[in-house]
Amino acid sequence: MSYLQISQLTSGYGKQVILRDIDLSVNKGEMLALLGPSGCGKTTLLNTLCGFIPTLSGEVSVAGRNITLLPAEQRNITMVFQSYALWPHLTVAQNIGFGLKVRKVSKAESQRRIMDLLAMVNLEGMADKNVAALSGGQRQRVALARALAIEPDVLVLDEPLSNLDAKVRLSVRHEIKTLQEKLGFTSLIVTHDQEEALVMADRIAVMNQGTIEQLDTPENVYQHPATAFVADFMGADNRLVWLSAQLPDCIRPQPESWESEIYFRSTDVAITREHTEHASPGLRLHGVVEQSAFLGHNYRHGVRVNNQMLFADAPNCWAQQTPVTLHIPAPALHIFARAM
Ligand SMILES: Nc1ncnc2c1ncn2[C@@H]1O[C@H](COP(=O)(O)OP(=O)(O)OP(=O)(O)O)[C@@H](O)[C@H]1O
Repeated sequence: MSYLQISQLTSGYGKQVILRDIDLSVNKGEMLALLGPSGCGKTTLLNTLCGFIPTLSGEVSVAGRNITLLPAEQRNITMVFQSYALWPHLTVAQNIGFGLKVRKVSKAESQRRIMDLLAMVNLEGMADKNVAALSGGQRQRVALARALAIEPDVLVLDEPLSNLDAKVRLSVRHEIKTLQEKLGFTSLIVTHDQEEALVMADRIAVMNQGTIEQLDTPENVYQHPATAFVADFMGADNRLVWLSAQLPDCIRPQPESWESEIYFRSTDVAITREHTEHASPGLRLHGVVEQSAFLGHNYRHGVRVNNQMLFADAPNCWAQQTPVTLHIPAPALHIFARAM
């Protein structure tokens, strides 16, 4: 059995059901990311896990202890919030030690833990600073140290990086991941950001409308999306709907359906001169370049194929109105039988 086990969980607000029959297991020391569009229920899942909103049905257990009906303060699950939620009138050390004081941990032990954590989150020498005088990145480090101080069974991070600017975000995300690997804490992190989830998580749960569409490693979620929704959400920015019978044998889905939805990324498309042959199996499409935009590391082209605009990246800029052949290798095609 996994360390954190969520079974058949249903929850919501009043009579409004948001999460339906969620099954999720997290191993000890694992970081699992909940990824999904706004409103899919990520925060609701964290709030249910923490005991902030009641479970309507199902079970939650940590290390074999059934915590489904326990109040928040008896669960030993701590949340790090997007907005830091620090005590503005307290110093860095007082904020980090707050939970220890509540739990009546001795002064000496508290002091030792606070000093250790300050070093771990790179805030040495800042113990006596007022948190109001800190930058956003430093405040989030204090919030992380405060959460870890009480040695929670599960650490829950709700969009911890989204208030930080792009550069600080990269360094804090790296620090959280390094700390997680070093200390081996079990955690769930909520994010909108696909790249953040891929970089930080050991596994990713992609959520859609209160359910989990796929729970898998970052590589599998990215390279082998289980559903059209996951393919689309993970950045497969081209979509075609074809009669399955028109697909080359090598990529026709099994069992065969009447129509197929085909997803692929613009970064996986090769643009070549018109009617170029390609040895590798895949999909070959003929079209005309209509747009191009410089992205910095390459150019993104809009290519009209049978009245549909597809996107294709290339290191060089193809002139508008150039007839081209697009080749998408078979492994880059994500093909799903289309529901009728
Ligand atoms: N306190 C509440 N009372 C009633 N409904 C709520 C409440 N909080 C959230 N909801 C609804 O629950 C659904 C899921 O919201 P939730 O905040 O869990 O989504 P999310 O995936 O975390 O979204 P975001 O990424 O925007 O934070 C939404 O339809 C939302 O309107």
